[in-house]
Amino acid sequence: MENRLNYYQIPREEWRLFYRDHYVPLSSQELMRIKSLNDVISLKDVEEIYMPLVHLLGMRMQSRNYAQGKLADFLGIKHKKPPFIIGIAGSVAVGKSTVARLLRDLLTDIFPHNKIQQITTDGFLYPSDELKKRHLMKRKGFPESYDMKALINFINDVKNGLTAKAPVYSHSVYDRIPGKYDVIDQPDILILEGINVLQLPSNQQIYISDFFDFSIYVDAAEPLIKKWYMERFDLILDKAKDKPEDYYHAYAIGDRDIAHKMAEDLWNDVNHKNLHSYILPTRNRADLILNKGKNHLVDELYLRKFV
Ligand SMILES: Nc1ncnc2c1ncn2[C@@H]1O[C@H](COP(=O)(O)OP(=O)(O)OP(=O)(O)O)[C@@H](O)[C@H]1O
Ligand SMILES: CC(C)(CO)[C@@H](O)C(=O)NCCC(=O)O
Repeated sequence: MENRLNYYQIPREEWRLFYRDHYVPLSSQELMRIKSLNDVISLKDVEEIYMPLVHLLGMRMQSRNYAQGKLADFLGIKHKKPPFIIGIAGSVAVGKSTVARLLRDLLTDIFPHNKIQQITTDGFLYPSDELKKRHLMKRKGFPESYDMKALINFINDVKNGLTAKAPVYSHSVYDRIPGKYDVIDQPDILILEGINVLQLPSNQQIYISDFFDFSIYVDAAEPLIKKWYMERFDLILDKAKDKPEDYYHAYAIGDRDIAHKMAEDLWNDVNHKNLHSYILPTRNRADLILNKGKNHLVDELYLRKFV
């Protein structure tokens, strides 16, 4: 373990040994069940990376609840347990939603009495009509393309125990789905994933991360992220082939080289710029940086020294 300013740098070989005594390794039956829930993540990473992470999260939940109880005692009020909110940031296509879904499933498995919900901030992008009006289609994902006021109101409501609705975005529609919402109703744990979760909104004086109890930045070298973006693009095209209503249908049935060129341009002109100008600068705000290498395997982790 290397001691860097503000972070411990921990190679996977060391991380996988943490809390070894505190949990029983997963049985092959449990591993198969997790595999069926999440068919992309390597089971080796589940055991060696994500299980120790879940146990770290469990510890952090305990200490947060203890501190919250002490505050209630000080104020002489009833103990309340606000949702424990986990934020997951990182580039477009780095694998945030995949990590978020896996954590949701593992946490549900380990804390079966807790209600655990997970959403992405993609739904808080302005709808395409509004983005077009504001000339922001080429800046989709940039800070000004999100309705940050709505996102902050949403997270405020969740933290204060109110029922909150999050609009839903679809990659294949390439837009918000009108009238469709995820309802977040007093969860014990909320996992909020998105490229912007560690950013300071331009016209608001409050960080979304002020509401977080733990934050994770999923990181990788850009050539790898671009490769994953292109691979996901091919998956989206394959699914769009038989769906004329899909945004990508015309690309899916047309010349793949033209489609690939379009995706490559989108990466270079939009997502690459967004990564360097607005996403990477938030990395050092995370409690944990997960660094992925080839095949999405986590090779090292950076854990913030101070809680
Ligand atoms: N651990 C993993 N193992 C294998 N494949 C993965 C893993 N994580 C992500 N992928 C694949 O990489 C691609 C991008 O992942 P994902 O959609 O989760 O990214 P994202 O960061 O949520 O993207 P966006 O911000 O654009 O929604 C997907 O095709 C996904 O299946
Ligand atoms: C929806 C976002 C912003 C984030 O997930 C991203 O997937 C996106 O659509 N970026 C814009 C450029 C592109 O189409 O890749």
